[in-house]
Amino acid sequence: MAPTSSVLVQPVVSDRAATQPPIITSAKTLAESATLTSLPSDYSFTEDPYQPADPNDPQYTVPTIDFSLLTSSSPGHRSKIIQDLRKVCQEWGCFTVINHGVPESLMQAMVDAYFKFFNLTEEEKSNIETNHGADRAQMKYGTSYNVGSEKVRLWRDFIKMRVHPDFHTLNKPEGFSEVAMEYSKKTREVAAELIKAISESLGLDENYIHKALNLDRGVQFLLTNYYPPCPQPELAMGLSHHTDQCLITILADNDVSGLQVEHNGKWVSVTSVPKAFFVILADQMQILTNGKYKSVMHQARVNKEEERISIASLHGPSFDTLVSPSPELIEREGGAPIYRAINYREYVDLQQRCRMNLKAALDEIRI
Ligand SMILES: O=C(O)CCC(=O)C(=O)O
Ligand SMILES: [Fe+2]
Repeated sequence: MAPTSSVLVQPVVSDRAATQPPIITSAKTLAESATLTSLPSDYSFTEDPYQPADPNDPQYTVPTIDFSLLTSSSPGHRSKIIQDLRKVCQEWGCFTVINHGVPESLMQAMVDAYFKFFNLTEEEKSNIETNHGADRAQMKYGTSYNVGSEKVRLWRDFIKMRVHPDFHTLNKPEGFSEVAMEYSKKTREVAAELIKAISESLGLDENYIHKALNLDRGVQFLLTNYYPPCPQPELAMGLSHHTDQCLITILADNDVSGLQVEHNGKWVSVTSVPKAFFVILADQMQILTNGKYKSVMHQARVNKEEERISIASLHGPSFDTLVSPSPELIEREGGAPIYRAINYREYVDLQQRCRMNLKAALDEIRI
């Protein structure tokens, strides 16, 4: 039976002016409420498509890519790592990246800045001012996807902002913008290098994906999730199962684990590796490669003791790019396109509609 709660969840404060954004009941506020002893019933999650993998079974060991070998001056190193990348992208669609060159101090400063943001009052967070005024389309603070329409809530709060090609940022907390700008730039560089290697691993020119998807004007978001400690983590969900809509996601966290990825029909729990990034291939990669490389299904679980922050740097094509399975790849590998071409902006809208119903947007464009 679903647990009951002594906390009344009020999603919206109704006496605010219509022009003001509503103040949400964040997962953080709920978690900090003195009367909370069990999970409120509307956070109790039953929708989980896979069973956990056996952590001692070697087939479920998450792969690692040593980034420094990609930029190594030895051609032997590079071709070996590109072969590994090909296998990992086909079989897993995700991997840990070590030795990526982004300073640990910058990663820590970004995590700290986001903690400061989530520690602002609910009123301050709901009234976030950006460097572009109240342009809320580029910036969103929230909790579940859509509190009004969802049957079950997620045990997380989030802040999402677009940082490329135009840079949107928060005016609070102090110093946030400088760190976010540098962090966005550095993760973009890591993504660009990985995308080159991925192009090569497909037997294409190293600039193929960059050009085909107009990555000079590519859309990058920073989506940061805050998962408070949860009284009954086994019943709750931090972020329900999904694939990412973009091309590639570079994920960092505060060294607290919580991510699970699907592999061979089981959930594999990813152990957070200090200083490393975790890379997730996303839907545009699966479309472009005609299903050869995998947009991996993943979700985030929560725990009882520790708060967790994950920072997802989402790298996608420019909004006006028409993405389709690569004709060059299909010519080489044979077969027919399995996805119809779709404009990236249209895909983002489609994915948002599908996500509310826990459906996969990729299935909607399958021929
Ligand atoms: O919290 C995590 O580890 C995963 C975050 C995620 O999947 C996302 O923000 O899309
Ligand atoms: Fe994700």
